[in-house]
Amino acid sequence: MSELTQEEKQILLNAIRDVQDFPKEGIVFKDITTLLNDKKAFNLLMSHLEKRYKEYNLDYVAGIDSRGFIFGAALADRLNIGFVPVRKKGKLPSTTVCEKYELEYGFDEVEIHLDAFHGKTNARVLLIDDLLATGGTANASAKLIKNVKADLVEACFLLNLTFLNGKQRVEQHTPVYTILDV
Ligand SMILES: O=P(O)(O)OC[C@H]1O[C@H](OP(=O)(O)OP(=O)(O)O)[C@H](O)[C@@H]1O
Ligand SMILES: Nc1ncnc2[nH]cnc12
Repeated sequence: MSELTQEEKQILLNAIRDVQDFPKEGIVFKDITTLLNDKKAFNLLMSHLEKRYKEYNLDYVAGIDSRGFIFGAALADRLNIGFVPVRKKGKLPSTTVCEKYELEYGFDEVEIHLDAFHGKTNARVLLIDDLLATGGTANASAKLIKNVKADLVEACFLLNLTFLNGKQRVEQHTPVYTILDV
Protein backbone atom coordinates (compact mmCIF):
# COMPACT_ATOMS: atom_id res chain seq x y z
CA MET A 1 0.00 0.00 0.00
CA SER A 2 1.46 3.37 -0.98
CA GLU A 3 1.94 5.86 1.86
CA LEU A 4 2.68 9.58 1.73
CA THR A 5 5.84 10.69 3.54
CA GLN A 6 5.64 13.39 6.24
CA GLU A 7 7.28 15.75 3.75
CA GLU A 8 4.60 15.04 1.13
CA LYS A 9 1.84 15.51 3.71
CA GLN A 10 3.40 18.84 4.61
CA ILE A 11 3.27 19.90 0.93
CA LEU A 12 -0.47 19.17 0.94
CA LEU A 13 -1.04 20.92 4.29
CA ASN A 14 0.89 23.99 3.12
CA ALA A 15 -1.31 24.17 0.02
CA ILE A 16 -4.53 24.39 2.07
CA ARG A 17 -5.44 27.85 3.30
CA ASP A 18 -7.04 28.59 6.67
CA VAL A 19 -9.67 31.31 6.48
CA GLN A 20 -10.69 32.69 9.86
CA ASP A 21 -14.36 33.31 10.72
CA PHE A 22 -15.92 31.80 7.57
CA PRO A 23 -18.82 31.18 7.09
CA LYS A 24 -19.36 32.54 10.60
CA GLU A 25 -17.37 33.82 13.54
CA GLY A 26 -15.26 31.21 15.33
CA ILE A 27 -14.98 28.80 12.36
CA VAL A 28 -11.56 28.24 10.77
CA PHE A 29 -12.48 27.31 7.20
CA LYS A 30 -10.16 24.88 5.38
CA ASP A 31 -9.96 26.32 1.87
CA ILE A 32 -8.88 23.70 -0.69
CA THR A 33 -9.08 26.07 -3.69
CA THR A 34 -5.43 26.94 -3.03
CA LEU A 35 -4.49 23.27 -3.33
CA LEU A 36 -6.44 22.90 -6.58
CA ASN A 37 -4.56 25.75 -8.22
CA ASP A 38 -1.18 24.46 -7.00
CA LYS A 39 -0.37 21.95 -9.76
CA LYS A 40 2.39 20.21 -7.78
CA ALA A 41 0.20 19.65 -4.71
CA PHE A 42 -2.90 18.64 -6.72
CA ASN A 43 -0.87 16.20 -8.80
CA LEU A 44 0.80 14.74 -5.69
CA LEU A 45 -2.61 14.15 -4.10
CA MET A 46 -4.21 12.61 -7.19
CA SER A 47 -1.20 10.36 -7.88
CA HIS A 48 -1.31 9.12 -4.30
CA LEU A 49 -5.05 8.38 -4.49
CA GLU A 50 -4.61 6.65 -7.85
CA LYS A 51 -1.83 4.39 -6.46
CA ARG A 52 -3.85 3.52 -3.36
CA TYR A 53 -7.17 2.82 -5.05
CA LYS A 54 -6.01 1.02 -8.17
CA GLU A 55 -5.52 -1.99 -5.86
CA TYR A 56 -9.15 -1.91 -4.70
CA ASN A 57 -10.90 -3.24 -7.78
CA LEU A 58 -13.50 -0.44 -7.57
CA ASP A 59 -16.49 -0.06 -9.90
CA TYR A 60 -17.37 3.57 -9.04
CA VAL A 61 -16.20 6.62 -7.12
CA ALA A 62 -19.02 8.54 -5.39
CA GLY A 63 -18.24 12.17 -4.50
CA ILE A 64 -20.08 14.33 -1.95
CA ASP A 65 -21.55 17.71 -3.00
CA SER A 66 -19.70 19.90 -3.73
CA ARG A 67 -15.99 19.65 -3.09
CA GLY A 68 -16.04 15.87 -3.21
CA PHE A 69 -17.02 16.19 -6.89
CA ILE A 70 -13.65 17.69 -7.76
CA PHE A 71 -11.46 15.00 -6.22
CA GLY A 72 -13.92 12.21 -6.96
CA ALA A 73 -14.31 12.93 -10.65
CA ALA A 74 -10.56 13.38 -11.12
CA LEU A 75 -9.90 10.06 -9.35
CA ALA A 76 -12.60 8.16 -11.27
CA ASP A 77 -11.01 9.31 -14.51
CA ARG A 78 -7.56 8.17 -13.37
CA LEU A 79 -8.99 4.76 -12.40
CA ASN A 80 -10.96 4.57 -15.64
CA ILE A 81 -14.27 3.98 -13.81
CA GLY A 82 -17.55 5.90 -13.45
CA PHE A 83 -18.26 8.82 -11.12
CA VAL A 84 -21.49 9.21 -9.12
CA PRO A 85 -22.52 12.47 -7.44
CA VAL A 86 -24.14 12.45 -3.99
CA ARG A 87 -26.05 15.74 -4.11
CA LYS A 88 -27.75 18.06 -1.69
CA LYS A 89 -31.53 17.71 -1.99
CA GLY A 90 -33.46 18.96 -5.00
CA LYS A 91 -30.61 18.97 -7.53
CA LEU A 92 -30.76 15.53 -9.15
CA PRO A 93 -33.30 15.33 -11.99
CA SER A 94 -34.28 11.64 -12.13
CA THR A 95 -35.66 9.28 -9.45
CA THR A 96 -33.66 9.53 -6.24
CA VAL A 97 -33.33 8.04 -2.79
CA CYS A 98 -32.65 10.53 -0.01
CA GLU A 99 -31.33 10.61 3.52
CA LYS A 100 -31.81 13.28 6.15
CA TYR A 101 -28.98 14.26 8.50
CA GLU A 102 -28.45 16.60 11.40
CA LEU A 103 -26.42 19.81 11.13
CA GLU A 104 -25.19 22.02 13.96
CA TYR A 105 -28.55 23.81 13.65
CA GLY A 106 -31.37 21.96 11.90
CA PHE A 107 -31.33 19.29 9.19
CA ASP A 108 -30.26 18.77 5.59
CA GLU A 109 -30.71 15.99 3.04
CA VAL A 110 -28.52 14.27 0.49
CA GLU A 111 -29.71 12.31 -2.55
CA ILE A 112 -28.42 9.79 -5.06
CA HIS A 113 -30.00 8.59 -8.29
CA LEU A 114 -31.74 5.25 -7.79
CA ASP A 115 -30.00 3.94 -10.93
CA ALA A 116 -26.62 5.55 -10.15
CA PHE A 117 -24.81 2.20 -10.12
CA HIS A 118 -26.76 0.90 -13.11
CA GLY A 119 -28.90 -1.27 -10.81
CA LYS A 120 -25.85 -3.47 -10.25
CA THR A 121 -25.96 -5.13 -6.79
CA ASN A 122 -22.72 -5.15 -4.82
CA ALA A 123 -21.01 -2.59 -7.06
CA ARG A 124 -17.72 -1.73 -5.32
CA VAL A 125 -17.88 1.96 -4.42
CA LEU A 126 -15.43 4.42 -2.87
CA LEU A 127 -16.97 7.49 -1.19
CA ILE A 128 -14.84 10.63 -1.26
CA ASP A 129 -15.00 14.17 0.12
CA ASP A 130 -12.53 16.93 0.89
CA LEU A 131 -13.19 17.10 4.61
CA LEU A 132 -14.60 15.11 7.51
CA ALA A 133 -15.99 17.25 10.33
CA THR A 134 -18.86 15.82 12.44
CA GLY A 135 -19.32 12.97 9.97
CA GLY A 136 -23.03 13.77 9.47
CA THR A 137 -22.78 14.25 5.70
CA ALA A 138 -20.58 11.18 5.23
CA ASN A 139 -22.87 8.99 7.38
CA ALA A 140 -25.93 9.96 5.37
CA SER A 141 -24.04 9.46 2.08
CA ALA A 142 -22.87 6.03 3.22
CA LYS A 143 -26.47 5.06 4.03
CA LEU A 144 -27.59 6.12 0.55
CA ILE A 145 -24.96 3.98 -1.13
CA LYS A 146 -25.92 0.98 0.98
CA ASN A 147 -29.65 1.64 0.39
CA VAL A 148 -29.18 1.23 -3.35
CA LYS A 149 -27.47 -2.12 -2.62
CA ALA A 150 -23.95 -1.12 -3.53
CA ASP A 151 -20.92 -2.24 -1.52
CA LEU A 152 -19.26 0.75 0.15
CA VAL A 153 -15.63 -0.32 0.26
CA GLU A 154 -14.11 2.75 1.95
CA ALA A 155 -14.72 6.44 2.68
CA CYS A 156 -11.78 8.74 1.90
CA PHE A 157 -11.15 12.32 3.02
CA LEU A 158 -8.29 14.69 2.40
CA LEU A 159 -8.77 16.42 5.77
CA ASN A 160 -10.03 15.14 9.10
CA LEU A 161 -10.96 17.69 11.78
CA THR A 162 -10.03 15.37 14.65
CA PHE A 163 -11.58 17.50 17.40
CA LEU A 164 -15.06 16.81 15.97
CA ASN A 165 -14.69 12.99 16.16
CA GLY A 166 -16.40 12.35 12.81
CA LYS A 167 -13.95 9.58 11.94
CA GLN A 168 -15.04 7.49 14.93
CA ARG A 169 -18.68 7.87 13.86
CA VAL A 170 -18.14 6.83 10.25
CA GLU A 171 -15.79 3.99 11.21
CA GLN A 172 -18.65 2.32 13.06
CA HIS A 173 -20.02 1.14 9.70
CA THR A 174 -17.38 1.81 7.00
CA PRO A 175 -13.56 1.71 6.71
CA VAL A 176 -12.22 5.29 6.67
CA TYR A 177 -9.00 6.65 5.15
CA THR A 178 -7.97 10.21 6.01
CA ILE A 179 -4.84 11.78 4.59
CA LEU A 180 -4.34 14.80 6.85
CA ASP A 181 -5.51 14.64 10.48
CA VAL A 182 -5.60 18.17 11.85
O1 LIG B 1 -18.67 16.08 8.55
P1 LIG B 1 -19.71 17.16 8.41
O2 LIG B 1 -19.94 17.90 9.69
O3 LIG B 1 -20.98 16.63 7.82
O4 LIG B 1 -19.12 18.27 7.44
C1 LIG B 1 -18.37 17.97 6.29
C2 LIG B 1 -19.00 18.52 5.05
O5 LIG B 1 -19.01 19.96 5.13
C3 LIG B 1 -18.42 20.48 3.95
O6 LIG B 1 -19.35 20.66 2.94
P2 LIG B 1 -20.49 21.77 2.98
O7 LIG B 1 -21.72 21.18 3.62
O8 LIG B 1 -19.90 23.00 3.59
O9 LIG B 1 -20.84 21.96 1.45
P3 LIG B 1 -19.99 22.54 0.21
O10 LIG B 1 -18.95 21.49 -0.15
O11 LIG B 1 -21.01 22.67 -0.86
O12 LIG B 1 -19.36 23.83 0.62
C4 LIG B 1 -17.42 19.43 3.54
O13 LIG B 1 -17.03 19.57 2.18
C5 LIG B 1 -18.15 18.17 3.84
O14 LIG B 1 -19.00 17.77 2.76
N1 LIG C 1 -13.80 24.03 9.05
C1 LIG C 1 -14.26 23.66 7.87
N2 LIG C 1 -13.62 24.01 6.73
C2 LIG C 1 -14.10 23.63 5.53
N3 LIG C 1 -15.21 22.90 5.37
C3 LIG C 1 -15.88 22.52 6.46
N4 LIG C 1 -16.99 21.78 6.63
C4 LIG C 1 -17.25 21.69 7.94
N5 LIG C 1 -16.32 22.35 8.66
C5 LIG C 1 -15.45 22.88 7.76
